[in-house]
Amino acid sequence: MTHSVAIIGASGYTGAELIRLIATHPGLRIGALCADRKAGQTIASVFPHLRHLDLPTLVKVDEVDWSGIDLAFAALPHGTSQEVVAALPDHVKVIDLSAGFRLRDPAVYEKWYGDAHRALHLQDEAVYGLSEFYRDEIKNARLVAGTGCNAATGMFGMLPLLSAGVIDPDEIILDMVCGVSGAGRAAKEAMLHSEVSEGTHPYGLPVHRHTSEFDQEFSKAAGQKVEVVFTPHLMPANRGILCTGHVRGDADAIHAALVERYADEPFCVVLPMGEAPATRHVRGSNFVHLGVVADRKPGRVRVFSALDNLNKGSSGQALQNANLMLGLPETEGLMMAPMFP
Ligand SMILES: NC(=O)C1=CN([C@@H]2O[C@H](COP(=O)(O)OP(=O)(O)OC[C@H]3O[C@@H](n4cnc5c(N)ncnc54)[C@H](OP(=O)(O)O)[C@@H]3O)[C@@H](O)[C@H]2O)C=CC1
Ligand SMILES: CC(=O)N[C@@H](CCC(=O)OP(=O)(O)O)C(=O)O
Repeated sequence: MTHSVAIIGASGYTGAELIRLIATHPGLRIGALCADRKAGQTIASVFPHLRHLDLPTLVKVDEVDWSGIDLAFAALPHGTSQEVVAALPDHVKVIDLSAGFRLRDPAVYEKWYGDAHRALHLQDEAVYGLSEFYRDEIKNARLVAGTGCNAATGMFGMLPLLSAGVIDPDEIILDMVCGVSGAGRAAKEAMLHSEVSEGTHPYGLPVHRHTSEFDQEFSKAAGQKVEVVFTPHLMPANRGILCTGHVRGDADAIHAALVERYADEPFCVVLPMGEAPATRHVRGSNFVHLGVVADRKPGRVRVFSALDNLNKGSSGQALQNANLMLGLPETEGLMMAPMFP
């Protein structure tokens, strides 16, 4: 038996990645694909790399017959997503890839996103979508809120260390480099080739909105209030995020905590002590690579994590969650090796 799924926002980057992954998933079939400006177009015209697939034409959300659809991926801007998700019929399970339902406290959402929540009545039932940390809740959820891609990258490195108490929670500095596909497909001046290529720069200053996700999840893991310093930088590459976490602790204890936490996690690979990961080694995959390198200064440690923002950072994570919600094997459709070079 296969489950029918819809992708709302199928003409965007995460939508394309979902189609690519689901196309070879044995337990899922694509029942509907939705877009806004591109409604009425074929996937072949919007994404020529997917033209070999036999797929439904893009339609507006209100044109979909939801009766045969089991699960919807909402890959939309966050405010729009809240409205669209609220209008879906109750029998449809939802994985929202946006920031719309990630922050448990609507006042915190309003503070960081500058906009009132448009689906308040659904917020309480939303489960945070970092699969490795919310697996049991996700299995029983109707609405899952996918983690931000920067947030996911930092959390894979830091959450086990905060839970194990092997780092100082008051001294966490996260520096990230992020590929431009993280900004989505819609045209933006700051994302032009001439603005992004041949250099790098920090963005989201003074405080990037994913800081709110870090504060929420890090405080929960540490059992005390945690406020991180987080700076993302745009790198001239399409995919990938690398996080360098500067922490205080004992490097061997930190490495041991990561090895122990991820021993049974198929997508989380902890490199041997002293090795650092690279975005090019996880490209196109659902894997996250983690590394620990001690500094020459005693007690100063670098914790690295690398993932593909369009895969483990959004669409791969969403598919992993869909597998959990539909009672399918968690790794189904996700075990392909990264693309290299
Ligand atoms: N890119 C990334 O790495 C990550 C993205 N996310 C989040 O996932 C979501 C999708 O991101 P991404 O794919 O990059 O975004 P894109 O900008 O590439 O795509 C957005 C999609 O939303 C559709 N859309 C926009 N407005 C409306 C509307 N009013 N009604 C219906 N559909 C609409 C667009 O349709 P059309 O093309 O027809 O206008 C398009 O299909 C965002 O919330 C993003 O923040 C989360 C983690 C990582
Ligand atoms: C390069 C770039 O602009 N990246 C995006 C991250 C994309 C993401 O995770 O966005 P949401 O939280 O909106 O889902 C950013 O930093 O805002």
